[in-house]
Amino acid sequence: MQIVSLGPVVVSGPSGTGKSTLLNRLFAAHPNSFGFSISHTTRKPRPGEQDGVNYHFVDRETILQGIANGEFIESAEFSGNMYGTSIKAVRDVQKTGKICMLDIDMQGVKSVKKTDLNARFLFIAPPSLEALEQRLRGRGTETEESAQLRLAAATEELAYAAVPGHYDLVIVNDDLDEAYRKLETFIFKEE
Ligand SMILES: Nc1ncnc2c1ncn2[C@@H]1O[C@H](COP(=O)(O)OP(=O)(O)OP(=O)(O)O)[C@@H](O)[C@H]1O
Repeated sequence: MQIVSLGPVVVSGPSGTGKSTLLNRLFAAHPNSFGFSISHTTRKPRPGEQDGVNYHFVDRETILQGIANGEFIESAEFSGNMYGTSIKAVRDVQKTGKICMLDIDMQGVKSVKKTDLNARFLFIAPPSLEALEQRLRGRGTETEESAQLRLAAATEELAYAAVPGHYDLVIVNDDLDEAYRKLETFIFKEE
């Protein structure tokens, strides 16, 4: 199988739709084809972590300046630390000849669209909002409040994905094997 394009592949879809399930299977089946961008973080390195390997360890000022300069695809704050993915980090993966997979939300999708990264956009949709709710609850990771927040965000994400041109392909993750085959075909073509 041959890679369709060396541009990054943006994978998006509501929380609980099955992105991690599908991507983990893809990485296991093709261990040498994918590379991961190195994120920036303001958190301190843990023992054994190396700057430029696990993360780019930077101060808050550096990330904020980078965001202001439009150098970041996405950024977020978790437990008092900032995290972000820079456009350069994605390009660095591309230089290695591997595909950078970006599992990002709708805001991230919109900011990648403003770059010249030549990305391809894939949306993983649930068969229905009811099925999504079942999966989210079935995973056992959500409180009632976080499940409600994720479902509300899902409605917005599905509306954005329904607009022609926003995504190159929408895969409905109903039967997992079938969804996986479509994902594989989106990334690789038969030689
Ligand atoms: N095709 C499928 N049919 C039924 N259940 C599925 C299917 N795909 C995934 N699941 C289950 O749905 C749950 C959510 O999947 P997963 O954690 O991969 O979602 P996600 O999109 O990565 O979510 P998040 O964005 O929150 O990380 C998991 O329990 C997973 O086993």
